[in-house]
Amino acid sequence: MAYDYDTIIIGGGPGGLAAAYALLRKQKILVIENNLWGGTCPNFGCDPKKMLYGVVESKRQTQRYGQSGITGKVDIDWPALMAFKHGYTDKIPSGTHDGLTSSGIATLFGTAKFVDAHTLEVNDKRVTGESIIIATGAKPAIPDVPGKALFQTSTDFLSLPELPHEIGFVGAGYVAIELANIAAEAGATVHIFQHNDKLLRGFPEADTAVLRDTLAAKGIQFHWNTAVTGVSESKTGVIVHTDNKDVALDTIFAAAGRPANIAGLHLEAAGIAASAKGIEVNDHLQTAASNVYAIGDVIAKTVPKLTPVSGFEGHYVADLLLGQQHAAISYPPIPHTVFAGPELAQVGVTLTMAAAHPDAYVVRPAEVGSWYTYNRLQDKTARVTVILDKQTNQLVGAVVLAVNAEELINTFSGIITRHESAAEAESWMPVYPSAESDLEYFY
Ligand SMILES: Cc1cc2nc3c(=O)[nH]c(=O)nc-3n(C[C@H](O)[C@H](O)[C@H](O)COP(=O)(O)OP(=O)(O)OC[C@H]3O[C@@H](n4cnc5c(N)ncnc54)[C@H](O)[C@@H]3O)c2cc1C
Ligand SMILES: NC(=O)c1ccc[n+]([C@@H]2O[C@H](COP(=O)([O-])OP(=O)(O)OC[C@H]3O[C@@H](n4cnc5c(N)ncnc54)[C@H](O)[C@@H]3O)[C@@H](O)[C@H]2O)c1
Repeated sequence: MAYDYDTIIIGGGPGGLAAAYALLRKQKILVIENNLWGGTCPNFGCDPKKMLYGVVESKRQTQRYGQSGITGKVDIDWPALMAFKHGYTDKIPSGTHDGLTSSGIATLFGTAKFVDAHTLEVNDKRVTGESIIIATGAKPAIPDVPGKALFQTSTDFLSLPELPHEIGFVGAGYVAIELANIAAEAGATVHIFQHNDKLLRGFPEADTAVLRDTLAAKGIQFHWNTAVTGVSESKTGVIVHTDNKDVALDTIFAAAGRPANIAGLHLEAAGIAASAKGIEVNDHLQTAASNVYAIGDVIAKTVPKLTPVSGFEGHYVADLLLGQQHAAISYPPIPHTVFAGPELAQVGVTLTMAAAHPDAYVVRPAEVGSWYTYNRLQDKTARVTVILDKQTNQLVGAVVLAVNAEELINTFSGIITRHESAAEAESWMPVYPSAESDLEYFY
């Protein structure tokens, strides 16, 4: 049977676009998007977040240099900060769309839903594809409590025209911590409501404890072991009701996770299985319908849901469809960083894994605030922990809590990915002074 397209991709975010461009030269492709071309990361995720973060971190750095040559007070002008952000984000959807069409990739704006495993309906029109890739991402979870319509989300935060005086976040994960830090540095009073006492689950407690103190010193008020039971309107904003108190705020943001974006896809029409965690796929990212694949934040997976992971999966499925790949997906070590002021980054074997296998790993924590690299930045709480293979002395994992941690974790990630011995890892000449020029001291 002849199909309209070789491959149809649902979702024009980092995952879908990586697959589309990788398939482009050999296939007839259609990408369907129902919101902003480019998806979450460049429109209301990583990129705008890091633009705001860069500016507030510059303010923070001037404070670190308060006794070291900088005088005067630096303030954040929120509307100007937003204008800076819009200068980047406003061009993303049209630029992304132009890139697709000028490359010869067909596009359709609308919500796709399955009619069968080869047929989608978009705007009452049917299109068919030999293969279909679902790359519809995730969306913020809204706690199911009375008044839930009053919750705003990270998307709203990243476009706030004015910064409210007093705000709250439900959750203490990536989104809550990153946005709370930006808001606090920009002058808001910030509350975090967390149903247990875990800050950034999955990161080592030795580091999150330091971060907790740093964020509290910025004025962030943590309400631990506090479940939000409802939200109601007040004259000036909202009242957040919890199981132990009521707190009056200007506004409250839901940052309690990002479930897969599958509502409305009519997956059942194609026999595709999904759970609350996302679309179920096998080790070739193939769904229960053999011609339909799923990639990125929409799939149920244990690896982190991050932009580079979505892109990696997009390339992998494209290679499968082009017959250039047959093996099960195998991920390289995945570094991840919370831009929390300072950054907390991690890659490879975790401290939990190392603690469970003391025969296999050596853990070397270092308080590096007094080292030249961090002393120069007055980053007094900087910490670097490396995990080495006991037999080979190879680096297998690392945790960095420091200004610019994302750069050092990238270097560690490269060493781990290339399975470099200590000698190989030190066999190049980094710029001095730089964070990489400390490498030899971590072995
Ligand atoms: C505030 C925030 C900060 C983040 N910061 C980082 C970071 O610093 N680093 C990092 O690596 N990751 C970060 N992430 C995560 C990152 O944004 C995602 O992992 C990444 O965007 C996932 O890519 P994706 O292509 O799988 O999905 P998305 O980028 O979500 O793209 C999916 C697209 O599908 C579209 N779509 C959905 N349903 C349909 C449908 N039925 N029909 C048509 N189109 C549909 C959506 O509109 C969307 O454009 C952040 C996320 C948030 C929210
Ligand atoms: N820097 C980055 O790489 C970055 C930044 C932002 C987001 N992300 C991605 O987006 C994902 C989602 O981020 P997130 O912060 O929304 O999720 P998360 O899973 O990191 O954190 C969710 C938080 O909400 C809490 N929570 C869960 N259910 C709750 C409930 N019913 N009521 C109250 N609290 C509840 C959890 O305990 C946790 O603290 C991340 O896991 C990550 O993959 C990455």
